[in-house]
Amino acid sequence: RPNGPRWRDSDCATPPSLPSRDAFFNLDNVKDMLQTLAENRRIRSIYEQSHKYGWTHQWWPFGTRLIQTSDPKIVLFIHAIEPEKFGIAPQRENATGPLIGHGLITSDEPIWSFMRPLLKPIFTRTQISDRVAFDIHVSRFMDLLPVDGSTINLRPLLESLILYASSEFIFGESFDSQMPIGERDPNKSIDSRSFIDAFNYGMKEVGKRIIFGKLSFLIRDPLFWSSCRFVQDTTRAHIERVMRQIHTSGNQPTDTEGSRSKTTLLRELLEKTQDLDVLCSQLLNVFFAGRDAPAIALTSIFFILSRHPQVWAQIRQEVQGLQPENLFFEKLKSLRYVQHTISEVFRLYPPLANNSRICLQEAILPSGGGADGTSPIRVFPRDTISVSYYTLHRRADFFEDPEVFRPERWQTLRTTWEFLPFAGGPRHCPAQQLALFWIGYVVVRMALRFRELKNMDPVNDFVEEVKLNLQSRNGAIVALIV
Ligand code: HEM
Repeated sequence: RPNGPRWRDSDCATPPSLPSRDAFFNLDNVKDMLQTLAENRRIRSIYEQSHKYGWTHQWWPFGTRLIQTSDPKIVLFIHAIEPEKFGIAPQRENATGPLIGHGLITSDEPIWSFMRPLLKPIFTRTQISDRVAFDIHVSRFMDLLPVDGSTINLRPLLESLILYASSEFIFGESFDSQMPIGERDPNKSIDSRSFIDAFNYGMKEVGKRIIFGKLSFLIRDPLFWSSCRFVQDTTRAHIERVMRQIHTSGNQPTDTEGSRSKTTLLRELLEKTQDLDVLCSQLLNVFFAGRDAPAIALTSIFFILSRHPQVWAQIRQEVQGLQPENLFFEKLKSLRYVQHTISEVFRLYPPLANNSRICLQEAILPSGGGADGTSPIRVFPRDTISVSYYTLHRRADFFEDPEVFRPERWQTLRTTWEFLPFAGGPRHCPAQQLALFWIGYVVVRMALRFRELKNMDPVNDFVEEVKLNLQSRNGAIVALIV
């Protein structure tokens, strides 16, 4: 872990503040924030404010300090130099805990240190990936695509694809409830439609609770609590059923297709712990983190590629002659133009566009203070440090012509803390390689099949939609030409 410099008190300065007519609660700025959210330009407005008031600036929503930054020195500091002083629990544990329990996504020490080592090695093994399991879902997805050149929005199909693949990997059962009745597995223990409805409802309410913070006890919503209970009870019942299965089958994996044994998070975790609470929270935390972002990234990729036919043509040239059965992790990694294209979309549209940490112990951020933004800043418990990866990825001092989509820039570009779609430091995304495998696989399968990917969306610009992630509000409306 890199060491930070030692600062004296007299070196510190405060960052520029957003102007406000309400010195204590900044209610005018809170109103602006809600308005930009409603108008689908919240992420862009942070970018604009950062250009106007500084890469690091502060404001006081409801009287609590929020430091907004896109300074890589600060990002490095809170993610990797003194990460133990900057947590997530105060913001997420109460809001998210009822739905998914306490785990990686909701908690800090000691829960995080206990949970992370259980999980990370599973993702490392899985990244060499279960190509066959994923290919079943991708093939079904491809079968649903029209080949007569008619218009289709890829977003809902990509969401289903990733939902099925991630649920299968996490729970050992795919939530393919939209499959024709005859094709469904009657032995499944999860009623996936009801589970997803309850989970989606819970997630929507979690967003509200994060915004309300300590005041969320004011939200009276019995449906939230019954949805959380349903999600928890269903997950527990499923884990118990798999435990019984393993017990009766003498520890032999039973989730096999033919002779192939599937890697699933639940079965891997069961080799490490039998604690029902821990297992339930782990599964739900990972599901919460993983079931949306790859579909959002894929939608942005096809959104952009349908507007850049020359890039699509070059991808097709690179993948020419490849067979799906040879698309293993290493093969995908070796496709340089495909990888550069994916990086370029992640640069412009990182699914996690904004990420925050709450200061847990007094600390000194290495820069961002004073009018020129170079002095250190003293921060105190309860201050929020909010990082805009979106703005950071579009800084002209790090990326030439930052607003331009140009995969070729990655031929020579080397980045460290200026490019962080999967965050950095000990809490970086443990599933990064798995997600990149899924994304690369879908892009290559599509490029092998479709000669043209035409934009059919009358709105040419990317319209942002922010729930927990940044996504294309209009999805990716295209026509596919074989
Ligand atoms: C394009 C896809 C993805 C992107 C861009 C992404 C991005 C991220 C980012 C930025 C973080 C750090 C969050 C923070 O600092 O608070 C994170 C954490 C995490 N991600 Fe991902 N992720 C993706 C896919 C996935 C998938 C598919 C899974 C699981 C199947 C997953 C599981 C997790 C978990 C468990 C964490 C919490 C790690 C911790 O706090 O120790 N992610 N992800």
